[in-house]
Amino acid sequence: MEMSINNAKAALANPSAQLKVLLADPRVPEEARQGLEEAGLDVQSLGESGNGSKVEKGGDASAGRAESRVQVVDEHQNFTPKLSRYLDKWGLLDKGFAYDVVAVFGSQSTGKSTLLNRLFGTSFDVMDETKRQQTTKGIWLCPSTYSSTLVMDVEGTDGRERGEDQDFERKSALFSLASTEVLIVNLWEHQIGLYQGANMGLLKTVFEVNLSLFGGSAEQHAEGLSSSSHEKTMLLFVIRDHVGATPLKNLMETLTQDMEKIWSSLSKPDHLVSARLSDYFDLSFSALPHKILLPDKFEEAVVNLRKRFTDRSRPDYVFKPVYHKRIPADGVAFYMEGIWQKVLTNKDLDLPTQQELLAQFRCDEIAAMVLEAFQDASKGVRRPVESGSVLDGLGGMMNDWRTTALAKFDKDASRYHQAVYTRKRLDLLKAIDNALAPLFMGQLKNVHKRCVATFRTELVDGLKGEGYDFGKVVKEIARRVEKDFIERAEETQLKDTDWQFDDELALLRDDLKLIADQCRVDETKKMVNAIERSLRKQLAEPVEIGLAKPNAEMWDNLLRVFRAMLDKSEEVYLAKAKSRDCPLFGRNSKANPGSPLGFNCTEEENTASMSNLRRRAWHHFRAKVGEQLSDPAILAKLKNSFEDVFRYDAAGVPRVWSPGDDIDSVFRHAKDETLALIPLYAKIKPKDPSNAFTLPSDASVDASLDPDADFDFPSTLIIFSETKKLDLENRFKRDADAYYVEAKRSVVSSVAQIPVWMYGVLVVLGWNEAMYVLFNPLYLLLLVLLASSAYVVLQLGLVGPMLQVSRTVFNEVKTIAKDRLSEAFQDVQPQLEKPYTTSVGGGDGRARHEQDQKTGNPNETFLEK
Ligand SMILES: Nc1nc2c(ncn2[C@@H]2O[C@H](COP(=O)(O)OP(=O)(O)OP(=O)(O)O)[C@@H](O)[C@H]2O)c(=O)[nH]1
Repeated sequence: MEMSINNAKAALANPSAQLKVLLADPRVPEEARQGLEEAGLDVQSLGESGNGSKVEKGGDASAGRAESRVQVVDEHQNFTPKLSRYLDKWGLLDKGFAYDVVAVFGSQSTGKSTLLNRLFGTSFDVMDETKRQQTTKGIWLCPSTYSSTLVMDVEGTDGRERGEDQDFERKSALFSLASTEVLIVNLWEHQIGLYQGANMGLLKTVFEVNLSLFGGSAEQHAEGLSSSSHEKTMLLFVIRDHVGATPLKNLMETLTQDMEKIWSSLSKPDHLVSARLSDYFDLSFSALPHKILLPDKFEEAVVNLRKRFTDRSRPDYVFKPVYHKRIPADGVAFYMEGIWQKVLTNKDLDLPTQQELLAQFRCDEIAAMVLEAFQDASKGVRRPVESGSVLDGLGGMMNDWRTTALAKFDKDASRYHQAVYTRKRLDLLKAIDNALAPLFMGQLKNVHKRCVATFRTELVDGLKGEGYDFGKVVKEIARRVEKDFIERAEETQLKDTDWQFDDELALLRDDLKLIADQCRVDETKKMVNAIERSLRKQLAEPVEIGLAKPNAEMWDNLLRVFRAMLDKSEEVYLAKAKSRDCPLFGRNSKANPGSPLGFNCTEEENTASMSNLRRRAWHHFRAKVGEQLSDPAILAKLKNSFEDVFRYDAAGVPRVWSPGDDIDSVFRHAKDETLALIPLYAKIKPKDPSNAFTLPSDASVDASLDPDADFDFPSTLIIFSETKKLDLENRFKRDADAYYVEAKRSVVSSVAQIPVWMYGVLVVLGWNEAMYVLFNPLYLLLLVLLASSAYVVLQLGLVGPMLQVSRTVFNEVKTIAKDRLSEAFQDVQPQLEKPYTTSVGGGDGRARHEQDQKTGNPNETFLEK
């Protein structure tokens, strides 16, 4: 431990180059320097050598020196454009208000630069003793080595170089007062009490200038807006070569009296007549021993005086907040230049206006920079939003960009004129919100699109299968989709904005309703179709039965059944179509309060659907009737009806015609009764008119629901036209005639049957043969066998197969016999041909044969055949 301390001390005694550079940095805090001083390091000498400042004139003006100071205003009264760059280099730009400005005033060659160099470690040029001429020209600025202080060295007054020209003196006074907190008035002890020598003329100028700068206008004064109580400057009189014969206290009194005298001698504007010197200036005094005669004491006093500039804990610390000109460091360059331009053009220099101008300029600059960063950050999401994507967490991102931008603006701009800052902040906020609003709107649009698509898809899925409740499905999906939309919109909506999404939500609701309505129409159609199918099935049997038993009330019964089924179907439809109030659609609230949520159709839709249902039901009824009364069916029905009367008696027993029966009258009766059915079937006409069925007029039918809109109801009641009736009558009559003829034949055949005595003859003649078979065991056995086989065959139902087998065997035998016969004939043919060819007597048989073919010889033809 001991060793490390010793090593550290050795390092401090012989500091490295890096340490020197570090200590040359004006940003090194005072505490750190004090710590080093306490550790035995000569910080002052290090600082001076570190930043290249040389107290003495001459030597080479090193690059370090050149870099550590800047001539703000040159001898030709031009303002430097490099000030901002220098401030940046000195690390002061981001200091905000944490910096101070001190300037020195005094006659030429009175050791001002020397004093500043010793006090602040600056590197201002000092006079070359051998030449004794003006050194500082214009106004110079250099950072203090010991704190964040800008030190201003102003060209000395009373210089022989400017002679009687007091112009620059006034201008530099204006310039210095507008920006400094402490104005060091440098004067020799022996000058005190002398008007010219003590720079009293200069001080008068300072006071006058001060009044014009900070006195405010008469109006402001009247309104109590004068800034005199705030804009104060410290005048620090540094009495050089103080021998000590006259105590400092006395010198202070003399100087104070002189100041008061000068102040009262000023010709003040009316509203400032009563203004006191202390309203604008605090006076402070310090004395320094002779530098050449008492160098040690001089140095000691300088170190002491320096503490008044660096040690905030001291009661005589000079940089009191009240003196600060409230110009943020990053605005100093712009501000000083503005001041100097005003000074040059001899225009009224109104400091508050200057501060406001500066604030406007800087706030605009900061806002532009902040906006640029904001645009860069938000650039990445613009394209996806424009291309229709819904971005997760967009609201959070937008909020972050906005907060970051505002925080940056607040940090840099809040130091400027408050009214300007507040105004510019609002402008910035507006610009940011305007830039973000399209993202918000884009996101809403995309969410809307997505919600509509989701609603459509989920609705289609929800309506698949059986047993769903349309209203419930729609309501549930709509609720989910709307919730999603609202959540997204709220997430994207920024606080403290007037952004709303009510219109977009209403638009979404409209779109959902439109889709649901369309779906409802489709679903209603589906429901009507289902009811219609069921009705068609139910109708089939009653119509068949009803038409099979024709009677005078046939149509009444059929129409009553039809009516009852239709009413039931309509009930089913209405139970689903009407429903309680559905929140999505908000209508039909009175309908069926107890029923489950359904399609919630409108009255018009219900009327149209039911009319359509009735028409379709009728269509099916009529089609079924048509099918049951088609030509073959009606003829069969007529035939049955005729048979019922003609072939069966009143008790339903089949008739067996005997020669004595009155076939003709029964036939006539049956025919007339059957023919009477044709007009009954020909038209749907109930006996009781109250059972008649009618359909609504065509005008009330929705054509979109009914593709068969132009059908003519009365024509559907006609089943057989007059021609058709005649045709049916004729066709029936032919059938009936056939029955009549058949009946007549049956009488004849029953008359022509075998007489009974014939059976007696058969018994008598066949008695012996029968006995022979019965009493011959062989024949009897054969008979029994044949009878048993026949019984078994009959019992097993093998008669058919056996007949089939017999037939097949017979056919087979026949085919084989045929083949054998044709083969036999083929064998016989050569033998027959032989005598034929020889009979020609050695001639060419073949030629003969061909000739015979031509002449058509019958023998040949026979043979070939
Ligand atoms: N007697 C005396 N001479 C001093 C003192 N301080 C500086 N000098 C000398 O006074 C001369 C002028 O010093 P500068 O510091 O250049 O004076 P200045 O007021 O800055 O001069 P300009 O910049 O030309 O106005 C130099 O030769 C210094 O050595 C001092 O405290 N007492």
